[in-house]
Amino acid sequence: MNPTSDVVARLSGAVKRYGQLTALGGVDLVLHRGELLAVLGPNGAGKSTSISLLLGLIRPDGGRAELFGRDPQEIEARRRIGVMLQSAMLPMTLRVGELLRLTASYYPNPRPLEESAALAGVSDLLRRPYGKLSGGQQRSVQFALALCGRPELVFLDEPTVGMDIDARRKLWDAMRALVTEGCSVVLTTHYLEEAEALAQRVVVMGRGRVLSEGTVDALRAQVPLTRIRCVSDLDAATVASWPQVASAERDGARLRIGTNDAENVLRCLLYADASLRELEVQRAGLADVFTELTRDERTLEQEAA
Ligand SMILES: Nc1ncnc2c1ncn2[C@@H]1O[C@H](COP(=O)(O)OP(=O)(O)OP(=O)(O)O)[C@@H](O)[C@H]1O
Repeated sequence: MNPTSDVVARLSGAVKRYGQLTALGGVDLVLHRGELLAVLGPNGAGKSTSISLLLGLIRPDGGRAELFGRDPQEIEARRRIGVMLQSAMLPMTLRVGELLRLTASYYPNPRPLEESAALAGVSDLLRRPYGKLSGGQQRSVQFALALCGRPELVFLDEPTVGMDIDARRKLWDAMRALVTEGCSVVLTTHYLEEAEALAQRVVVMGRGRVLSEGTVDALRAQVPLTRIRCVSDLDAATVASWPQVASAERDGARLRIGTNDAENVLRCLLYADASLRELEVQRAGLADVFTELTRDERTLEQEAA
């Protein structure tokens, strides 16, 4: 579907070791023009290491990293990207407007300052010293810096950590605007609803490997689970023994049921308990898929601990 010329960044069999620890054990990852790729995974899965390889901040011990078909350390490739990492070392005394002007000056065709500020929702902060801003405001400024050079590809490593709901929504809208412009975005996040709301494609990593990848819908289809919640006196163990029920547990007055056959379980429930109420039915979200995909990884970690 996507011709090779559409590829803006690629890891091929990327290996990265730190002493005995294999941070990445042969990772393949492709990013196409104009797509938002969410990279998910538990702590230590290798998400930041993958991004650092694509940014040329570290070199692979095996395999290859490519940015626009070039070595990521080449300046021609780096001029085409914008970056927001987990920690930013920015001069605290500079005003936001000065920071934006300075950063934009490194790029051949930057956005006008007002446009960058408006996109990132920091127009009101331009005269404030960066060091005097709140944590969430600083993140918004870092986002403005990532997009001010009109990059073709933006790396956002957990961009919405510390942001309130309003700032987070604004950043989501800005990410969508970037993608509409044709910009590619690599987003790492622990907020699964963020990936669900924004990503065209999702990569789930665990212990330095890619566990799964695909569209949100394709990943959801791997866990064809529906969640049913209701207030009922039915015994959870009895419900759990019904053939179509994957799991059933009690949460106070509520029963929580997981099933691959919601229609039949609903019929049985309503037949078995005429006084059942507050019925909710919801198909599996990315969070359920993530839990399933990383279950083995977490079990291995617990065994090793
Ligand atoms: N410079 C380093 N030296 C030694 N080990 C490292 C270094 N950088 C990363 N690691 C290890 O490599 C593994 C992958 O780390 P990485 O930061 O890529 O994970 P992550 O998926 O980004 O995690 P998080 O969600 O916590 O940010 C971890 O076990 C980490 O401790």
